[in-house]
Parts: sequence; C-alpha cells; structure tokens
Amino acid sequence: MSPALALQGLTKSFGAKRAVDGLDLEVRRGCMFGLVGPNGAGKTTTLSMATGLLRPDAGTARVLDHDVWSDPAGAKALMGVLPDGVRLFDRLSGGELLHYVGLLRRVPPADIASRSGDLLEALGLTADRDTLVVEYSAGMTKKIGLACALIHAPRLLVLDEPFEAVDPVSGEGVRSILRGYTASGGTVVLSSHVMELVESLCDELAVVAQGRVLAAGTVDDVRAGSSLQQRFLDLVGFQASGEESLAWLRSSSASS
Ligand SMILES: Nc1ncnc2c1ncn2[C@@H]1O[C@H](COP(=O)(O)OP(=O)(O)OP(=O)(O)O)[C@@H](O)[C@H]1O
Repeated sequence: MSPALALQGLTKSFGAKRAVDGLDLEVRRGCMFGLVGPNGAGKTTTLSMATGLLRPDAGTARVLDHDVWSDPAGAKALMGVLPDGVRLFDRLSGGELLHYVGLLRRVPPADIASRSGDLLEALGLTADRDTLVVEYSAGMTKKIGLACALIHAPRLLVLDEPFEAVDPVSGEGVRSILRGYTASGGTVVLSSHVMELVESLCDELAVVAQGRVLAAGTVDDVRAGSSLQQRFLDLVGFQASGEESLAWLRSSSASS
C-alpha cells in the first residue's frame, strides 16, 4: 500500500540560502506524524512543497500515489491543509467561510450545513459562527482554518503549527478530533515546536534541521530512552550560553 505522503529529494533554495536540502520522508496511512525542528529548519518550506503551495527546485512529493506537481488536482482533492499564517477571506463570518470552502471543495450543500455545525461545535466556535473572521482572535482563526481544512473529509491533513495560539480547552478538542480522524484511517502530518505535545499525540516523527532529516521513526525510536525534549536538544546541538552572555540584562549588574 502506498504511503499517505512520500517526499523524495525535496530541495528548495531562496537565493544563496538552501532552506530544504534533499529531504526524504515517508508517512504511512493512519499515522499521526510530527515534524519538529528549530526555527528556520525548513518545516514550513517542506510542508508548502508537499502540499502544492511552493514549487520545489528538485525532488518529488506524492500524496496517496498522486504526484503533487504533475497531478495537482488529484493530490489536492485528497488533502486538507492548514498553512502557516493562513490568509482567509476574513470579511466572511466563520459560518459563511466554511460554506464557501465547502462549495469550492464540491461538498453537497446539505452536507456542508451538517458538517459545518459539527465542526463549529467540536471547535467551540458555535457562538461565533456569525462573527466576521476578521474579528476572530488568533486562536479562533487557527480553529476556523482547521475547520476549513476538514470540511471535505480529506484523507491526509497537513497542519502547520495547528496548536499555536489555541487555548488548552480548545487544544484538547483539536487533539480529540485528530485522534478520531486517524483512528478511522486518516493521516495527519503536523509541525510543532512543543515536544510534549508531539510526544503525547504523535505515533511517529521526524526531526529536521538545516533542511535535512536528522532522525525519524516512532516516538520511542527517536527519543531513544531519553525525553523527546532532551533528544531534540542533543540532535540540534543546543549549548547553554556562558556566564558572561547578556550580563547587562541582569538586574544585579545594573548600577541603579
Ligand atoms: N520566502 C522566503 N524567502 C527567503 N527565505 C526564506 C523564505 N521562506 C523561508 N526562507 C528561509 O528558509 C529557511 C527555512 O524557513 P522555514 O520557514 O521553512 O523554517 P521553519 O522550520 O518553518 O521555521 P519556524 O519554526 O521558525 O517557523 C529559513 O532560513 C528562512 O529564512
């Protein structure tokens, strides 16, 4: 059975900066997969190339055996995407936006109505369905973006930082939606900086730095007996700054 997502040799440079450097990754169907890495590691660039938002310089991305770049319509029909810094039609209300995205995704109108109700309820947005998206908080915007990614019942969900700005109660709602989704055969690829979240939610993960995969596998394989946080720091090479660093910031060294 073909994987839900297969990336091979993905490469992207911005000028002299190689953001993604021959990256290979395979995500099996039904998996909750975490992509972690330090700031600037290439996560967003990778996910953008994997979902047809950014053309790679080299390499391929396949979604359930559809090539994202030679068969974009076939691949995109199977995917729900929550991009980083998503720009939504924010002069629509949350309910209108979901309806609009549902129509774009060719969901029958009766299904759009029932699915919208379910999604708004599950994400705690029912009371705000008639509020314009421009008036939503950052967390509410993230949640309506997630609802838009789900409305057509995709087989693969690609989520860039889905928990960023989402409060703990809503976060639990999002986890429960994602767990139910993978339990029924859907596949989730999500990026996050929060190791505890990836450790508790994901089945497998990849640690990326400087556009390359440093480690990949099940959570247990990657953490190798340590905590994921510690393993991540070991892999990306964290070094505590010395005594003299930022000395001027310490109040004890201030003259008044
Ligand atoms: N449009 C762009 N133009 C120029 N450089 C870019 C562009 N997009 C990304 N980069 C560079 O590519 C590298 C990878 O960026 P990317 O946004 O993919 O990292 P990331 O892992 O998602 O980071 P973060 O965790 O901070 O969101 C960075 O060095 C970034 O400065």
